[in-house]
Amino acid sequence: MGKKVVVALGGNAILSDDASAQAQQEALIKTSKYLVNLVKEDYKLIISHGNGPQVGNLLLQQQLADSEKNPAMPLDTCVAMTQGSIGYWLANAMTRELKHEEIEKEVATILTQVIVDEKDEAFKNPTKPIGPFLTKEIAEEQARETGAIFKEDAGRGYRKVVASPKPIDIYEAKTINTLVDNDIITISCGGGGIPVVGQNLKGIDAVIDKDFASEKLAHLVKADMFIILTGVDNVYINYGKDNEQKLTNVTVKELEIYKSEGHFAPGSMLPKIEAAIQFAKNNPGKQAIITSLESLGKLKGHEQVGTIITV
Ligand SMILES: Nc1ncnc2c1ncn2[C@@H]1O[C@H](COP(=O)(O)OP(=O)(O)O)[C@@H](O)[C@H]1O
Ligand SMILES: NC(=O)OP(=O)(O)O
Repeated sequence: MGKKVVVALGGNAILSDDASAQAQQEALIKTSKYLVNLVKEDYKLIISHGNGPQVGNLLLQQQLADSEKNPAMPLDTCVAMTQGSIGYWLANAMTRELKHEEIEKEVATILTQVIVDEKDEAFKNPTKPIGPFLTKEIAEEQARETGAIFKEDAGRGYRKVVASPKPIDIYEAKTINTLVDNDIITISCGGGGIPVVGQNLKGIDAVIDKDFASEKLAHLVKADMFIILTGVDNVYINYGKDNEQKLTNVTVKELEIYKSEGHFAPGSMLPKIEAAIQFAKNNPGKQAIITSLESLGKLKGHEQVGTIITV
């Protein structure tokens, strides 16, 4: 049986400048072509994905349409709604691509509840960017009007930020693993999972970072590899500067030194680095890889792909 791999899809694998359903479906059709290459290499795929732009846009729509007769959905439910929409688009695209390649496999999207701690410090310090990028002026105006908090996001503009607690457990992990062990491609932990607390899995307003939720899933299903897909082929030190340097094979120890030197932007690359370090530490001898969708095509046999992190 092939290697079990968790693949965390970054926002750019789903959304371009056009936030329409059609444009996102077209982006996911392109994404699926790359993912099916992994299926051809006999990897057992467990796919997760982000939802930052999508959940923020949905929340805005809900708030604009809010009325007594048609109340806005809370954030936990908006996360569930984006799990459903993105999960449907991706499952649909994967099914079509598998059929085109005459590969007989099923794809299942699982609405996933991720257990967090309601006492997590994240609820006092919102850091997770969601929704559109705004200018500083518009962000300040919206902050005055709504009381929401906006922060600058990796040099790309200002975005609304919400609480982003760490994942403690994944309620559907056993279900996901059962499906994968029965050769079904799964899509789960969408948007980091629906944040829930306590024995009764009560929903709570937050957006969990999908890289952390994906690492937790990779650990719980005993994945052989953890791949984080994003907008760059590799992680860099001195990123964006004249002396930037591509990282290829790097140890946890080296990466922790680079992290302490501030090379990884919070809210963008930093969570990926922390999730990759966590997986490598939890799974000595196994690889975490940070790379782009386009690089995946090179993942044939033992070709070097992206930045490989090992303990
Ligand atoms: N040191 C770094 N090396 C590579 N990319 C970095 C680094 N620091 C920040 N980045 C930026 O972070 C981005 C990935 O974060 P983000 O776009 O938020 O992730 P996602 O792909 O999950 O949406 C990269 O595309 C790059 O623009
Ligand atoms: N939930 C989440 O981490 O989404 P993004 O990757 O789009 O920020």
